[in-house]
Amino acid sequence: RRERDGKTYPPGPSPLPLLGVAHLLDASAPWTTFSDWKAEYGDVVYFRQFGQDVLVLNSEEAVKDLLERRSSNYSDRMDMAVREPYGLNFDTIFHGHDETWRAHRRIAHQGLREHHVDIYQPTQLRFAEALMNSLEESPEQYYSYFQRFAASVVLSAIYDHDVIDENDPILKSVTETNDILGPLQSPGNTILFNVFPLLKYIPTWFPGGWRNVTAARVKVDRTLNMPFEYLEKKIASGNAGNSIALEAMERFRDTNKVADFEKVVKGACCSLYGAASETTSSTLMIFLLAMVKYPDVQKRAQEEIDRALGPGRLPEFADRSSLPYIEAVCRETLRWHPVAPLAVPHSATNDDMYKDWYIPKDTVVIANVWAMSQNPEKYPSPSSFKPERFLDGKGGLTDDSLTYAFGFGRRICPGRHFATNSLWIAIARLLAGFTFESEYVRAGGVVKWHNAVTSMPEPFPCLITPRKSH
Ligand code: HEM
Repeated sequence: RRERDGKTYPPGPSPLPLLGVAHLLDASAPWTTFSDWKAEYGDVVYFRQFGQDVLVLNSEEAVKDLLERRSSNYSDRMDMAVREPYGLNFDTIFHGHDETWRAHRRIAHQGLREHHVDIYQPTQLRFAEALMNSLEESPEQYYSYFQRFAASVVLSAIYDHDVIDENDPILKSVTETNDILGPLQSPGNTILFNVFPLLKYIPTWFPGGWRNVTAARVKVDRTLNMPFEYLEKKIASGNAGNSIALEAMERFRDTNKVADFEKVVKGACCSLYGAASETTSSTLMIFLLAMVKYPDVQKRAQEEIDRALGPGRLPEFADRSSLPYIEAVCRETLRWHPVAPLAVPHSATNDDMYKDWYIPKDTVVIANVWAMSQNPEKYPSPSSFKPERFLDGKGGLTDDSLTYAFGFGRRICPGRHFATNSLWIAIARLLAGFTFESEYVRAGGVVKWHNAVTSMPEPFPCLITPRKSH
């Protein structure tokens, strides 16, 4: 418990005068530090540095209480220092809880709501087939194929853009932009940038200084505009198929309700793309690592497919309900190592009281998804990959569908239904078509973790062999 100005704040570590709590944080994986603090301080941890209040929520219960039941107060975002210089003001994910953000959410919801996303299944299947073909030709390039799969499915849904190969200009533009922005959005940096106001001026001394900022801005602008230029050409030639962008443009033009609607639609679509591609490809990397580390799980999953589908037939969406173990593998992949272990921090709009504690306006609220996913009471031996924890006694699925991996309250990921479909078809097809082995990992070789926009293993030596029966 902390007393200040006659108010009681939640417990937490004591800051040092200049460093705050930075010396205590593992900057590359702060979720592990926050999880350790759970044992020391509990589910709700508070600290303050240079005037910024920060709250870490270490349990599903605390997150539900604040980010869900009181979502009208906890759906804002903090003022991200990198937003303005890097030209990221358009992005849904950084936007405050305002009218533009609401318009973005309407666009996302319209195109990505539950069941509606089934219209994208034929495209997701087509790109899963392309993924298998590419892997068969040059399996060592698996990571770039995962990236291409993730990008292709979403570019098709948003802009009706078909990615043919790795030279696709939109794909290249986005990959380059992500490469620049990735380090800026790493969990450690995100927290530091916002918790240390002095670092607001970071772009001037960040490696590369202003040169990097200017180059990044050009790339961000190009990523924002290029897909629309393609779409406009298609519309002009009468070749534009259905897409989230086209549908939103037409709806906003007709209703005339949203000012500057073209800018809003462009921003919303580019944000969807930015949030979709790396999260999906990183999850596939985590799946791959799990498969090479847990060959028994891989074998059991393949046996389920062979048994349910018969020899030689590959999974389709219609097979999903007859493959519960595959579904459990997908869920365990999201739990074992969530790609967004701290989700995206929310921010408090007004002062609030929670239990006996005071939570000031503008407090940055970090939901520690990592602590939830590694909770040993809910998930015994949490560091082991065990899909069967999602199966009930009769072999059916439990009702734990891992929604916390996709964030909370009004800010919950609008792409989650689309994402789980993409992951399911890719994972089911990969398991049906290939065997994954890694002598390197088996012999204890170090797998490095890349913690930027998402957290994922860096590519590691892996043998990917087509299965004979497929
Ligand atoms: C495995 C895949 C994915 C994971 C794990 C994931 C996770 C998340 C998380 C944790 C958030 C932050 C939620 C919060 O603030 O509480 C988020 C936000 C968001 N996601 Fe996803 N996501 C995935 C895929 C996608 C896809 C495929 C799309 C779009 C097609 C998408 C679009 C968005 C957008 C636009 C936001 C910002 C929402 C806002 O700030 O209001 N995501 N996602």
